[in-house]
Amino acid sequence: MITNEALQRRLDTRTKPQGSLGALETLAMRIGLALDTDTPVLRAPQMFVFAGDHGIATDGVSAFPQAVTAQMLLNYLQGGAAINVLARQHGMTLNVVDAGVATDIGEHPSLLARAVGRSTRNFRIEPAMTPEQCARALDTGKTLAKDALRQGSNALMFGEMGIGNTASASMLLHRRTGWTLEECVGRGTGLDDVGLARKRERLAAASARCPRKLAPIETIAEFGGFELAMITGALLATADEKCIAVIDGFAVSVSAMLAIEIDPRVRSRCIFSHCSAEHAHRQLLAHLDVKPLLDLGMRLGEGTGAAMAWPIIDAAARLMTEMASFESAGVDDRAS
Ligand SMILES: Cc1cc2ncn([C@H]3O[C@H](COP(=O)(O)O)[C@@H](O)[C@H]3O)c2cc1C
Ligand SMILES: O=C(O)c1cccnc1
Repeated sequence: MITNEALQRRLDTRTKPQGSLGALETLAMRIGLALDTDTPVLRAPQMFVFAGDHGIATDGVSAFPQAVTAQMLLNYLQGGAAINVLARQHGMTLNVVDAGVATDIGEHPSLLARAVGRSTRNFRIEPAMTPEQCARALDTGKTLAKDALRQGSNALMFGEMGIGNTASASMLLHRRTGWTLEECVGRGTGLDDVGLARKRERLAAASARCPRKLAPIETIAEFGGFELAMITGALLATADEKCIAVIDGFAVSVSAMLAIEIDPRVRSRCIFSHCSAEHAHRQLLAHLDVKPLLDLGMRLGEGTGAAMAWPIIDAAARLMTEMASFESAGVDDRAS
């Protein structure tokens, strides 16, 4: 097992003043620990975008209608969404997963059709999913991650698409942390003040429907989404593997929080790419005690923040692995 000391030694013997690569050094150490080597090489980055619909979307908790989820799924398959642009730019494979979109969009050669249901149910009225659906979603995520790793990748990246999923993520956050709905709920796709008040009120009603204390997986079944559950499952699969998992924005961070709660070993695999503009994201990142790499005011999702952080992550690994040492390059390592 590689140690922090060994990684620090490797960095400190490269041809640079100690610590001069700043946060890239901390990042390189984290990658080295996750890959269990002081010469990490990140291979075949895989971006997974999980798409699912939410029954709660019919309650007016998003600025957009539910139909947009399926429309965006088609957009991903046609290559026109923001994440397509960034995946192309950064040479990563884009895996588009139907985790449970409301309408069946039919067969497509590059669609991973893994729907657990056709939208979750409205969790203000009844549980979002059955325990069986929740277990299946977690398992499907695990299998997809394991398959990608078996095929040679060691860098998984996670994004989501699902109208209403910031409402679901906010509920999960509220119920796992005990923070107030004022703290947990934000504007998502761009709700105005009236919409934001409605979203909070609907979520308060949902929480009151099921006041008993829930275990993490029960919370996912009660208030979660198929795409969010699959991300949690995929992250759980990384705990035993030598790989990194790049976390996107608010909803993916909530899925990561749940995965870490279920299996704390997941934490060492996660790299938090950015702080989104969604209201609760900064507080959540602080709660997880992580410093995101980027803070660009993005609030799109789809894995776009993770994709933007990728060149920085890859750079950190390459610097650690490919830089010469003072000794091999014949550079004097003493400061005068
Ligand atoms: C055109 C469009 C593209 C998107 N891509 C990601 N999201 C983002 O917005 C949704 C979450 O916000 P809310 O909870 O307010 O619905 C998710 O689908 C998320 O990925 C999008 C939203 C829209 C409208
Ligand atoms: O933080 C995110 O990823 C986010 C925020 C708002 C809407 N969709 C995604």
